[in-house]
Amino acid sequence: MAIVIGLTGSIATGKSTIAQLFIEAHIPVVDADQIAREIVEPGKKAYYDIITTFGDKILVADGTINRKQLAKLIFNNQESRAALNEIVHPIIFDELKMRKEQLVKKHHPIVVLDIPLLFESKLTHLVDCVVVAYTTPDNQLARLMARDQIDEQAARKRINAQLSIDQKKAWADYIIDNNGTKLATKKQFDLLLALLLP
Ligand SMILES: CC(C)(COP(=O)(O)OP(=O)(O)OC[C@H]1O[C@@H](n2cnc3c(N)ncnc32)[C@H](O)[C@@H]1O)[C@@H](O)C(=O)NCCC(=O)NCCS
Ligand SMILES: Nc1ncnc2c1ncn2[C@@H]1O[C@H](COP(=O)(O)OP(=O)(O)OP(=O)(O)O)[C@@H](O)[C@H]1O
Repeated sequence: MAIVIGLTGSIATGKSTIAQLFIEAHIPVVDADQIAREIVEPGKKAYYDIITTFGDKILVADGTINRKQLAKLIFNNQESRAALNEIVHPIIFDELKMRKEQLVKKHHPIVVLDIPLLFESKLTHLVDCVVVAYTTPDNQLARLMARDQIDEQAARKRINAQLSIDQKKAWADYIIDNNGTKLATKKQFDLLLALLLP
């Protein structure tokens, strides 16, 4: 029976960086952000629901959703965020469950679900244990501003749309401290894998 790991953290604390290490170790990863992108492609139900709710000003010239614009809207306004979540979350969560079940059937020893909102959306029942990608709030802020090229005020709004990283750390079964170099993170990852692999 596969061990199902929930990989989480708060925005920009290193989930994707650690997910990549699982992939390099040939462990399958189901990526909730990737599912969120697929289900809003033109023609999908959520695509039309987003246009109905936010208007066609939310599209770019080629007809796809303007993700940058939608991010600005939802991280500046709680009602907009709730409206988007109501459209996309049920579809994302069904898809996560389906992909998990498909992978578990294939007898992988470990399956990873990379879910930023694992705790906020009360999805821990989907996993056997939770790994939190941790950085201090200061590192989180600096990395988010650098990666997304946004100012401190915009970065803080994005951070405040989720539970704090310290809260998630307190609820973790395993913590990977991602404050140091990527090599330091890889060393912790290798130890964790040795512990979890049968
Ligand atoms: C707002 C959107 C269009 C911005 O797209 P963009 O390509 O710029 O960012 P990306 O999807 O890579 O998300 C980056 C990070 O933002 C955070 N985030 C995304 N959506 C949310 C949300 N609704 N609430 C809180 N944090 C969120 C997550 O930490 C995520 O890893 C996109 O994030 C989205 O569709 N969000 C709604 C779906 C969702 O909740 N995704 C999170 C996984 S369940
Ligand atoms: N150990 C590290 N040292 C330096 N930079 C890092 C380290 N780990 C991650 N980063 C950088 O920090 C940023 C955030 O990392 P990453 O994208 O993995 O976070 P995330 O949790 O997946 O973010 P999101 O919630 O937005 O999906 C990226 O630019 C990444 O390259």
